[in-house]
Amino acid sequence: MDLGTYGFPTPTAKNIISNYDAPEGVEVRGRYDAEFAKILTKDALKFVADLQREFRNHIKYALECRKEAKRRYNEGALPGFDPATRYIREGDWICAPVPPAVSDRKVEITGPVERKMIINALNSGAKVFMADFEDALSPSWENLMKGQVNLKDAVAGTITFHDKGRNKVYKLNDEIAKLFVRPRGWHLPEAHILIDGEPATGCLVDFGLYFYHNHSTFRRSQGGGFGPFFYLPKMEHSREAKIWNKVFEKAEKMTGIERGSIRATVLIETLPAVFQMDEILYELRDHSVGLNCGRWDYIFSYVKTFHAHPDRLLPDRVQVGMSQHFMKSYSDLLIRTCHRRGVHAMGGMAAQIPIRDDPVANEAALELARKDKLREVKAGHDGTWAAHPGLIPSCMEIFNNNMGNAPNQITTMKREDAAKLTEEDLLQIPRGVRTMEGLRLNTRVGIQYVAAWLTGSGSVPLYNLMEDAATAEISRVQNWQWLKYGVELDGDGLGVKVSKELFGRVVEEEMDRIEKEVGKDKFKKGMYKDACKIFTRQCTSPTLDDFLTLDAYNYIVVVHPVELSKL
Ligand SMILES: CC(=O)SCCNC(=O)CCNC(=O)[C@H](O)C(C)(C)COP(=O)(O)OP(=O)(O)OC[C@H]1O[C@@H](n2cnc3c(N)ncnc32)[C@H](O)[C@@H]1OP(=O)(O)O
Ligand SMILES: O=CC(=O)O
Ligand SMILES: [Mg+2]
Repeated sequence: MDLGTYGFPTPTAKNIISNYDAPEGVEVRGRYDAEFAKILTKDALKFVADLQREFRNHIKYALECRKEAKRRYNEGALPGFDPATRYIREGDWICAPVPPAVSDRKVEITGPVERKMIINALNSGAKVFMADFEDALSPSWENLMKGQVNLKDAVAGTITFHDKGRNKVYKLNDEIAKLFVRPRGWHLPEAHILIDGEPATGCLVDFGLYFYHNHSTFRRSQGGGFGPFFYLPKMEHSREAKIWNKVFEKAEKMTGIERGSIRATVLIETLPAVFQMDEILYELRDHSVGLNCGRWDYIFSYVKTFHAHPDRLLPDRVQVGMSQHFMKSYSDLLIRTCHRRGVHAMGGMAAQIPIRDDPVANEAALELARKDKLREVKAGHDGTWAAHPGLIPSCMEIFNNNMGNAPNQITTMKREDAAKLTEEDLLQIPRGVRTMEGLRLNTRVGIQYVAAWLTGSGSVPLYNLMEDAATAEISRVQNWQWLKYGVELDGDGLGVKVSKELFGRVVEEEMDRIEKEVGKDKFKKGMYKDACKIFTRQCTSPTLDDFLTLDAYNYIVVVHPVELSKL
């Protein structure tokens, strides 16, 4: 395969004709589809290109700064509060008032931008649906473009879906959840759209196309004059929030809508960002509706940030819950910070999902989710996330029972006690043990997740839990770190050291187990062997890859040249 400067397949210019009517300097290399063409109009592409051209250098700089921070952490530095922005943390400012349409966000359902799931999620009884181009979506051209088509139909209120197998027609209820959209993180390119010869920035494509087509209908039908609403993932520093704020301002200006219409909740899901919460809200203060505890990426980021610190190894993934001191401190400080600035402090995702064929296990799983939600509402969170419609009634009941009739707790749960939390609290090493079963489970889950991702599913049920890009990342980086430092698995009394040989055996045995569990036929037809190759390489590489999905993305880029001879 001929790989170009950015590592993506490069068809030569002379044998490609794009059927899309693209503006000057824009080349669309994804499959042509008449439905996609209604999204990829010349004006919409120009809108995206304008954003890309104005912000590409800012984005490149922000990503360079991430590398520089990584270099410092690798040399032993710890993330912490920035003395230069103390005036922001200590200042007495607040964010713009919360739009009435999203004042009550007690339960938010999340899910990929898949047609049936969008309808189910909007009808689920949740207050908000976060439609995901990120952790829950494998960003293939087909998924991304169908996702844009689906969202446009959803905002217009015309979305339907016919499940032919079950002869069931899905359509929207009269009352639906408010829609938030989560674009990809800054690091992911969109290889199917070149702007001035470079892959577009994935999140500007997701944001730009959705915003361009839906802002007007959305503000009228859903937002009560505000919106569209967004979730912003994986930021590491307030300079990245500043770019989003400028993107929003430019988008508002280009479309002639009022400044401050667009609103976004930022996920605090990287370790460096916990020290920047005030600064992030400050940058976005005219466009903010709060922060969210993105707990799974946060755990991933803890390992990644400290990957060169062998004194900060994590115990088994299943033991790193919200009761660990560093996780509790992060949630408490997030609540205090948000409420001080007048915006929502959203809780996170419990990974439990309903277990259909085992009532006892189902009840135990739901009880774990209920406990997690009770902790959140009592701590002062204004709402929470659910991965599945089956969890919404119990989550809603817990938040309603503990918040009375109030839509949120912004003014009633100040959590001033959390002001005393220190850098040490936020970085405290989690307690627990490392086991052979932990290594095996990481491997089994990681490989199966990558196999699903390569075949188009970005969120899957595995061993009765929701797995997505963030949870799979924990499995990957944890294996990498245990291998790198040859840690002793101390939790099961074996005292075995993790080595390449041991890991090789574990991989082989877990592949056998996966084959048995999914069946020979599915195993053969699926992409388990490719997934195993990708996952194993990432766990054993001398230097830690920044993201699992950056490497795996090369496998799902499908460029569609239309050869002149075939026309
Ligand atoms: C770390 C983070 O970033 S968390 C946020 C990102 N992750 C996510 O959003 C995960 C969202 N959840 C999901 O994708 C799914 O619930 C899964 C993959 C975990 C489980 O999916 P399934 O195995 O298909 O669930 P199940 O078979 O029980 O589904 C039953 C019904 O609920 C629907 N459903 C399940 N989850 C969702 C959801 N999140 N949104 C809308 N509908 C849903 C299914 O479409 C199905 O509908 P149907 O009966 O009309 O056919
Ligand atoms: O995006 C959410 C997370 O937990 O990661
Ligand atoms: Mg995340």
